[in-house]
Amino acid sequence: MKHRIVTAAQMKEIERTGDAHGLPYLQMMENAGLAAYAELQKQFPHPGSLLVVCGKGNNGGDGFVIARAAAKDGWNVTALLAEGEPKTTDAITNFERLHSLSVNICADCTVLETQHFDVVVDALYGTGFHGALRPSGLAACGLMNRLHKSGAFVLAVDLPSGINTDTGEVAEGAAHADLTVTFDSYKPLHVVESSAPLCGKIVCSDIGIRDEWHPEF
Ligand SMILES: NC(=O)C1=CN([C@@H]2O[C@H](COP(=O)(O)OP(=O)(O)OC[C@H]3O[C@@H](n4cnc5c(N)ncnc54)[C@H](OP(=O)(O)O)[C@@H]3O)[C@@H](O)[C@H]2O)[C@@H](O)CC1
Ligand SMILES: [K+]
Repeated sequence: MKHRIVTAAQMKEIERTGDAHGLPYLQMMENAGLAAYAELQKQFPHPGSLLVVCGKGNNGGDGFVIARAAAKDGWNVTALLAEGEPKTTDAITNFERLHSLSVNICADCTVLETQHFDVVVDALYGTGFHGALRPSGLAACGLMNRLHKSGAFVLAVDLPSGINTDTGEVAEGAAHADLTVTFDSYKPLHVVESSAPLCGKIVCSDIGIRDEWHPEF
């Protein structure tokens, strides 16, 4: 896998090319979630308590994949629907795949404030984030940052929530991570001075899109 830095729009184009070569979007989401979970397992080889904070887009979909993989491995998993139920097709599919598993689904941040989690997965917003955090996003990022301060390890899916992918502009109240697992290519926010420190360690994982499929930009 080559070292590349691409914008959010270029990443969408890369994913479109992957799909056109027979790698469905749903499979890319599966690969992304499992790649992030594999990095989590490197830090935590034994199951513990896990909070997965999910948004309603595909970043949240990656979070549902992680929740499923962790629950199957014996983690005590809570999935927070921070923005309500998922809205994209692939995220809905992965949310539905949780139903047969023992995952605590929660829609209210406030009840989680006093609970202990070894690990928090930030799957609230990824490359689709723009602008400022709205109240529900602020509340969810606030919860993650408080859990982080009280000792939880925070893994950000693709990028910490509340950062503009292309400019690295950090919204007031954005999430802070210990580890960020991005997919296929780095994005500008991972290297820009304003946002890179919020990412912690950054790992770029392969999600199955071959180098030769990548368009020239
Ligand atoms: N495509 C693929 O194949 C793959 C994609 N992958 C994953 O998908 C991610 C991109 O997914 P995405 O494009 O669905 O956007 P995402 O980051 O979930 O955010 C959109 C949501 O955020 C919301 N929102 C935005 N700004 C907001 C604000 N200020 N305040 C509040 N809400 C705000 C926006 O809401 P809206 O503005 O529409 O109301 C919408 O609901 C990418 O980072 C990677 O993790 C991987 O699975 C690999 C395969
Ligand atoms: K995220």
